[in-house]
Amino acid sequence: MTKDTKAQAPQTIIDKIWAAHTIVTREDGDCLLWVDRHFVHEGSHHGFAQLKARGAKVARPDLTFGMADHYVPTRAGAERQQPADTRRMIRQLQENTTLHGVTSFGEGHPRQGIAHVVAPEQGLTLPGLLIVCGDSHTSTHGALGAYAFGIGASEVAHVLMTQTIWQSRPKRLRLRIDGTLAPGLSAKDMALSIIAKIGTGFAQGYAIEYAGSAVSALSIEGRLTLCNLSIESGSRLGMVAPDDKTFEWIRGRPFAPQGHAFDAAIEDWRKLPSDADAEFDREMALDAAEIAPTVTWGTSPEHAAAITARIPDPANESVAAKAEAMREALDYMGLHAGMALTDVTVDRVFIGSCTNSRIEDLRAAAAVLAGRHAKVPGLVSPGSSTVKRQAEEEGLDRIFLDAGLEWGGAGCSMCVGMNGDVVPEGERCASTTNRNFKGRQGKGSRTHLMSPAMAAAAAVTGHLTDSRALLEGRKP
Ligand SMILES: CC(C)[C@H](C(=O)O)[C@@H](O)C(=O)O
Ligand code: SF4
Repeated sequence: MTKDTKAQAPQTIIDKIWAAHTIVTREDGDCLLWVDRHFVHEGSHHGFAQLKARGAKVARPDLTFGMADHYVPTRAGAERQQPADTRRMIRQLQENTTLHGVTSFGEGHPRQGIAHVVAPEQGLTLPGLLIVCGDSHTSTHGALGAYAFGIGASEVAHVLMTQTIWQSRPKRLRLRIDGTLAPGLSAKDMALSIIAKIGTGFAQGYAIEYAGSAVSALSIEGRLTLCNLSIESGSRLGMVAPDDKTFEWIRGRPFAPQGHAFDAAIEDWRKLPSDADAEFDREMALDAAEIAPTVTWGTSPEHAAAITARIPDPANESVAAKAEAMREALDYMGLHAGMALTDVTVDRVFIGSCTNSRIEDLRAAAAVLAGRHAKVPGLVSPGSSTVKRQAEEEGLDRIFLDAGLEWGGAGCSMCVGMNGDVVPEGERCASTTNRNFKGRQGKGSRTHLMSPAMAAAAAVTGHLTDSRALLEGRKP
């Protein structure tokens, strides 16, 4: 093949962004990539400590953004009760970003919130950008056609100092989901049912492009949810090619290009989608019509099933290690095989996290809760202070409060409990988050992952419930 024809070879969106960011390729194939945006959170303090030890500066403070999310209190007055260590984490982020001249949305800032909610909402996440953050759910940003992945602590230091990162090239997986999602279902059901089907290790070593009519039909919020869960299928990143919906969603956001620059950007972004005959290393297709409202019953996101199903029997699992994991999960969760999922009672609900705390998620939960009272306590935590204000303008906070739920502040909150908001030991929580391993929401906590509508339905009935039953006769 001559050089010329090689240059014209069809490319996937993954190849295009990779090529555009490669500075140098090493003999072993690893590439040094340019980083367009680096988001730092409280946990990124290790990186700043390394800079301090070397007397180094942040190479590109203008491309680095601080977001306080994991440790910030999300309940009124809670900061006064937070242990000194937690307060220090929040303070350190503020001090480090101030010292290095990095824009930061710290505690109390009107744009504060979870990095993966704030950055897209502020127009910091844009198609074609290479984005990193010391957090595995950085995959979320792929929903806008960005190449975004989580990095480790030493990599955070490397990016802070050089604005570049060494990476080995991932294999490319295209996951097509065609057909129409049934009414009342969401991107969360899509993501959980994909993981239930393919497992948590399936996409390891791959970058995913989600394609197909069911993915195109998702709102941008839905695509963010879908890409957020990529990491739970083993992939470090998942993306959706940008389209007109993406461009309209980005238009006018504070950090997005404005006016003529925005029109010029759209012209560039239109070149990003995979070429028609581009080759992927692996292709997979799923039918959206087969997707049902999905909940997890165990301690892995792949321990998921349709709400209408019964808890599967480990005895029917042919892979011994999987059967053992199922037994252990059922034991930890205090459940048994054969039980109808709708018979599983819950002690509380949590609606929030970078998976499902955007305005559309809160609207979906409110649609179920409106005019109803929750049987169990629960916390609703908007993903950002901006989402919080918007929800309050729409009166969603009143719906949650009238239902007896708590209306909290923005942050990771009970998704991981680092700020002190934990699920008490032994309690079972219907949660809109993305991880359900043992103790994820606090020591001895039991997590069932589901969509916002499903979590709201569980709040109303006190047990896992098909949210569609509670939406019948209501305005969509
Ligand atoms: C604490 C943080 C680094 C972690 C992550 O990398 O994802 C957290 O956000 C999570 O969801 O488990
Ligand atoms: S909301 Fe949860 S999943 Fe998302 S970054 Fe925070 S801790 Fe991680």
